Amino acid sequence: MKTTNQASPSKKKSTPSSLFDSFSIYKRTLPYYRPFLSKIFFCLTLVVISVGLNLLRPWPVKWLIDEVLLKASNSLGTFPVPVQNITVMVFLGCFALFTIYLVHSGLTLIINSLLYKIALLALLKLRTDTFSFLQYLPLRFHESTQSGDIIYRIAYDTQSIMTLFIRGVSTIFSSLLLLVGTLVVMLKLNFYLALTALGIAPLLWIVIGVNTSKIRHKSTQVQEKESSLLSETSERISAIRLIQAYSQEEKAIASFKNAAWNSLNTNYDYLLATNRYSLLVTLITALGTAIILFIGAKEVLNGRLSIGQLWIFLSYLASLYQPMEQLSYTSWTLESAASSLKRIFELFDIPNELPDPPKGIEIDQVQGKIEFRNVSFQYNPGKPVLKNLNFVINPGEHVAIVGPTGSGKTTILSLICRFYDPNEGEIFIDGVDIRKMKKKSLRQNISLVLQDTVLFNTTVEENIRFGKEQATPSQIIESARRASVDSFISQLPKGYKTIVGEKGVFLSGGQRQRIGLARAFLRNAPILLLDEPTSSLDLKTEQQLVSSLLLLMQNKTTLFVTHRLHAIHNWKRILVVVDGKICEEGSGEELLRKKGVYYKMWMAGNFSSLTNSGSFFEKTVPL
Ligand SMILES: Nc1ncnc2c1ncn2[C@@H]1O[C@H](COP(=O)(O)OP(=O)(O)OP(=O)(O)O)[C@@H](O)[C@H]1O
Repeated sequence: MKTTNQASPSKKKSTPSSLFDSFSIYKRTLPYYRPFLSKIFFCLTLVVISVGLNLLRPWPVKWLIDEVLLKASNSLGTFPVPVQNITVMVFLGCFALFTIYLVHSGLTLIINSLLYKIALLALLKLRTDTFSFLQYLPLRFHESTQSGDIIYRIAYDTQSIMTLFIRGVSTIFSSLLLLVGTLVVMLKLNFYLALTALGIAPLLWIVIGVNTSKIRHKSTQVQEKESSLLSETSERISAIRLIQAYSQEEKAIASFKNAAWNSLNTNYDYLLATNRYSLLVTLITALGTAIILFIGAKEVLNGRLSIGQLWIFLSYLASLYQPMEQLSYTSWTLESAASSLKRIFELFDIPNELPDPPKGIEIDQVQGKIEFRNVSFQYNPGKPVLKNLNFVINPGEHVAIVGPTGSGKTTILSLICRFYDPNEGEIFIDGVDIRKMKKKSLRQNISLVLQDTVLFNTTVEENIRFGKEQATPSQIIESARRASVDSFISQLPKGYKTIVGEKGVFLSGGQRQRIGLARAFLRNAPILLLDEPTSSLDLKTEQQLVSSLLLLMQNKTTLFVTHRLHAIHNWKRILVVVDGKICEEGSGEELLRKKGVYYKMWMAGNFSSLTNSGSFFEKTVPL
């Protein structure tokens, strides 16, 4: 069977290329808001009431000016109401104004808290979906994507789903409603003035049209630079030990500064562009206001308009221009949100090159027979790593894989775990092609112990439990005991509840490996894959670890990849892999007699002196 390697994830820029593109992104956010439809409609009803109150705001002042103040000042003494009643009328006007503001503010508070809660819940779901999706993406994706970029997408890009909702739904709806309401009232108040006020609209739309795509592009650049800065930071901080050991602090700082400067320049560029844009919008609306003031003042002087009417008109003018401004800013805010969300949805669009078959076979516990049939594999086109591999490992058999560095040993283990699929050939476990098995079912039958055990920044107990989620505390202690790490853990300040630090920094390499073995004991899977589990340890620690390894290997099909020939020399079956092919096979002694690759490696490593003092596995395991 032939398959092709999947292309690595898209590195192309994420700017939505057209309005249609942006709309398709907006559409993809709809499912995140669908559960809240009734709440959203409730909010929008409140928005309608709030806009109505907004439109009422200028009227108490207009009434005060025209009906009370002007009349009172023009006809002192002849005003039909007594002076003390004028005070009551002034009070009533002010009270009405205050009440309108009070109810409007209260409504705004309720609307905002409801809308933000809905938006935050949508954000939570999008973040969870993104993280979950990434958990199942094949290794090939993670190997070719910077972790900083992924973190940026999950932490920051996802927030645009809130922006889209708050600005897109609430702002657009309330602004449009206010705009239309204001326009209707203004046209009724003074048709000619209202049309003049609208005269600036085309100018505003031209400015928006010209600037939106520029700002959208700059916003994407900001996201990319911020994402690189985060990647740079996370890479350098996680490599701090190496940086300090090689005295590379200055170089790391220089590299960070470079990324930070890039981010600063693009941010500054973006800020300048948005400020220029805001300035233009403000100037256009100021021009509109000045024109209306000029014409309105002349109308007042000619007696065709009262001062109160001019005042109310100017108030409405603000209510007309403010939503216009809001809408213009919203357009590029939405574009910028669309480009961030595109970076999320393009993750969802990455096809899973290693899908579970529709009716995948589930096997609770395999016997452990492994067969490679004509398996060839390459990570990158034109660079074959494994070439037509054929071998069978029987249940419970222990096989060592040795060979020069880069010959493909780890790749063999990766294929068994189905981290990748072979380009040609098939791999069978208990006679079942592993591509027909459910990946979860396959992997729960495998324990993988690596050269460096990966630990999480949590308790020892939780780190061991990683091997079997539903393990009881006593099973965890028993596994630790079998990995000979129980007494060490008991001496820790909080025993099994001790936090091990990020990547287990508070523990030694040997202690980390033992916790890794405890995990494997707990998992107790029938297939054990050991990828140089002792290579990073000194000889003494390696010797101490070996008895635990032997216990772990009992009754399990074991593949042991190692460079330490003394550790496996007495095994009955050793595969020697060179350049992606098995070139020799046999026991250590048989291979030495062949005087081939194994012999050369043996001599080069000066292992004979070690074996003479006793191979680690020699006395204990009848392999
Ligand atoms: N994720 C990857 N992407 C691309 N190439 C890879 C990847 N992993 C390994 N390779 C390449 O595949 C080849 C085989 O690598 P592999 O890790 O299987 O070798 P190995 O025999 O285990 O080496 P070592 O003994 O040094 O651990 C090497 O040339 C390596 O550069």
